[in-house]
Amino acid sequence: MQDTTKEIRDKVVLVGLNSPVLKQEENADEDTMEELSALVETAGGETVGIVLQNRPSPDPRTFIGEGKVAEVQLYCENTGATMVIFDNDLSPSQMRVLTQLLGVQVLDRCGLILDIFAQRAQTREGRLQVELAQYQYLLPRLTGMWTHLERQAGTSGKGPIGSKGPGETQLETDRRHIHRKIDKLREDLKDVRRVRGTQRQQRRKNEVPVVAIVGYTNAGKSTLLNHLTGAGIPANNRLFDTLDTTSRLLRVSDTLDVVVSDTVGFIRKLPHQLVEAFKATLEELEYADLLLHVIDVSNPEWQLQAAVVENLIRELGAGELPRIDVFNKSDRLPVGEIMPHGEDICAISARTGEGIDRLLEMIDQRLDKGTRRVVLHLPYDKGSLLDMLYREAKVEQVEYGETIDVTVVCGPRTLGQVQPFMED
Ligand SMILES: Nc1nc2c(ncn2[C@@H]2O[C@H](COP(=O)(O)OP(=O)(O)OP(=O)(O)O)[C@@H](O)[C@H]2O)c(=O)[nH]1
Ligand SMILES: [Mg+2]
Repeated sequence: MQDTTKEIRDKVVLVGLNSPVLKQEENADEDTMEELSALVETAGGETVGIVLQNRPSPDPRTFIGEGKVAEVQLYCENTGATMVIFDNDLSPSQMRVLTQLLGVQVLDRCGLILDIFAQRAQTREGRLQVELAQYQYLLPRLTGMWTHLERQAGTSGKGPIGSKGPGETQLETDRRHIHRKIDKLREDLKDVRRVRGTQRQQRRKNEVPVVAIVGYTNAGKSTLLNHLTGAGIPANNRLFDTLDTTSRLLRVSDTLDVVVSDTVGFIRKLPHQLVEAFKATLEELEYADLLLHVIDVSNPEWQLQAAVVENLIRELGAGELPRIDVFNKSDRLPVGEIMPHGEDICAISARTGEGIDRLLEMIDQRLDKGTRRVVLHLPYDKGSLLDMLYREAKVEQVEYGETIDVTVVCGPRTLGQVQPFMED
């Protein structure tokens, strides 16, 4: 959709608000501002200043209060900044007011992340997903984003946003247009996904277990996949380097081959439109037999980052899956530092390869434990489970007697669903 790449190369002033009435995850602090600055860099911009404000409560109209707005405006003039990005979420009306008062483009973290995704999406599905998220984000902000629409229509209306608002009728037309666009995008996405669903079913039939690598952005997911499989995926020191899921076959041991998938990284305050839009890509998670949660243990914020990932995993319906916590970048820890340890924890360095052998052993154990040949006695009213087994596992024999007796080879996830009908 809109290409805001040009704008984000600008000099940027970052603004964050800390207030006791905001929830912890909505507040800004030095760490979140640093992360925001890294996001600006990923987007190709340059941070020229950071303003962190403490306030008892956000101002409903200007968020940071008129006095602070004047200060930020002066800051922009002095530094030549052409864009101000807020770490906190702004309401559509706050964004409009601030754009007017500051006289430069105003974005919030969500908007910035959406822009980055728009720049970096490669596959057709990725692009469709980002476009869908952008339109959903755009809808309530329509007046403020007017120039984008104009540009998109090819009339190249440049100039400060909000300086020339469209008439109400024009707005209505735009809204209808966007609703139609959203419907169309959903349809297109459905088509793309149908193909992937078929591929996945094929994999299920062959009983190749799926291992999904998840984790905070920049934790080292792609580096790990590269190390494991020689996948050769770009792995750069910037946020959201990977947007598309890449899968590779990995020989874990003589008897076990798995498919390993790299996935898009998570971040705090991930725009919910993006979570929605990317749910399908992240479907890989739901269908995985094992998750590798990669944690950058050299980051002082790793605990908070891990919690963000945990929450998103749950939100995506993958909270119950078997999981190994992979503590990565152990080479960066000071000698003598104690690593977290436990049964489902593995410390590695994806860069030096340290600990990878043990990780492979753990993967082997976890998956091997799961894949078994079992005999089930399904009551006739549970006949639908048989369909599921045909879809997701390898059915070897079916006999119809008092119950439906099925001999089947299946992985841990499938096994969980048919456990009550298993023969001892
Ligand atoms: N020192 C050290 N650096 C690492 C290690 N693993 C990854 N890195 C570096 O960390 C940066 C990010 O690695 P990626 O593999 O791109 O991280 P990612 O999780 O795929 O990141 P996104 O795709 O952006 O979400 C790169 O500069 C890697 O070289 C490690 O074990 N040790
Ligand atoms: Mg990556």
